[in-house]
Amino acid sequence: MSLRRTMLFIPGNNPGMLQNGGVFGADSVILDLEDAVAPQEKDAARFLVAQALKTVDYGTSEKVVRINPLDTFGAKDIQMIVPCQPDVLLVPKVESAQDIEGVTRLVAQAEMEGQKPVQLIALLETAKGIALAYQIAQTKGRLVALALGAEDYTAGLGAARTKEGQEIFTARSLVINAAAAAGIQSLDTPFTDANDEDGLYQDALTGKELGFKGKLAINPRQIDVIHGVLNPTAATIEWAEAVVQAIRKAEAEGSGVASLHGKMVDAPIVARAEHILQLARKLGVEVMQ
Ligand SMILES: CC(=O)SCCNC(=O)CCNC(=O)[C@H](O)C(C)(C)COP(=O)(O)OP(=O)(O)OC[C@H]1O[C@@H](n2cnc3c(N)ncnc32)[C@H](O)[C@@H]1OP(=O)(O)O
Ligand SMILES: O=C([O-])CC(=O)C(=O)O
Ligand SMILES: [Mg+2]
Repeated sequence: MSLRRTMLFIPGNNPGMLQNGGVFGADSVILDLEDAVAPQEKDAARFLVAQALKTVDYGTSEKVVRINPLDTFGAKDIQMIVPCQPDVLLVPKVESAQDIEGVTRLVAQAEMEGQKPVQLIALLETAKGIALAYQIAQTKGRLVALALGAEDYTAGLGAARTKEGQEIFTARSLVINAAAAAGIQSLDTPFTDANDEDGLYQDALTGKELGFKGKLAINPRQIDVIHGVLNPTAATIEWAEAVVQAIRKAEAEGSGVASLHGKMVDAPIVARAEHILQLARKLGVEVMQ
């Protein structure tokens, strides 16, 4: 599974930001044709994003385009953008498996022969989308992740949008659970105050503790903060290695349970430790095999 700790939104009508988007070290860039772009600018933005995909070097960042929903400009977006070889399309306002299937059909028609298949991420940001999260997550084929869009979601509910986020606790958990049940990634909603670093840190930590594997971002300054939260620390890696060593020793002695400084180590603890070591390896940290 690709690492998607951070996915940086870049408004699709801003040539300067589109040009520089690759230099900030985000795991993904999301070139946005939807809500960052006013309706009268949709055509110009689509053209700019197509050009950016063809000419800008986004380095190691995965190239994602947020298209519009199919009932507005989505079909036009797919037709022009897919042949420019984005890695992923982020599909907004997804409310059913049929929404993803509809996009899948159009993407298949637009792909050129021999092109690497374009993957999809479903953005759940309506009450219905959250209610049907598991049905959506099970759409087979191109879907690699569910993301939560908390701004539209809370606006639709008529809920407040607070820094602490108690109003999105249930939605976060439903998205994480649905994605995990379907074996795909879950990605947290962006924190929209680009100047509040402490608030972002807390929000990213909450998301990580609930189980999200990555977080959307709206400003380059947010990237290091989120990576700092999601990357395993040296102490965590050390703990994970000790757990694996302890269980290997116990297994060699014919037991499935070990003790590490008095704490029980059994299968789920080992699975947690192995996830940490796997992530560390993906980040290029040398850890035990
Ligand atoms: C709810 C949703 O749908 S979220 C998704 C849609 N929203 C977006 O895409 C918004 C993207 N972000 C932005 O437009 C801006 O970061 C804002 C409006 C949030 C904040 O704007 P500002 O306060 O002006 O940004 P800031 O002062 O931090 O910008 C500093 C530099 O980073 C650049 N920058 C800011 N945001 C981005 C970005 N998302 N991508 C690339 N570059 C960016 C600016 O161009 C500026 O560059 P410069 O120094 O070369 O001039
Ligand atoms: O992509 C996102 O998560 C941001 C978004 O659209 C929303 O919160 O409504
Ligand atoms: Mg939205």
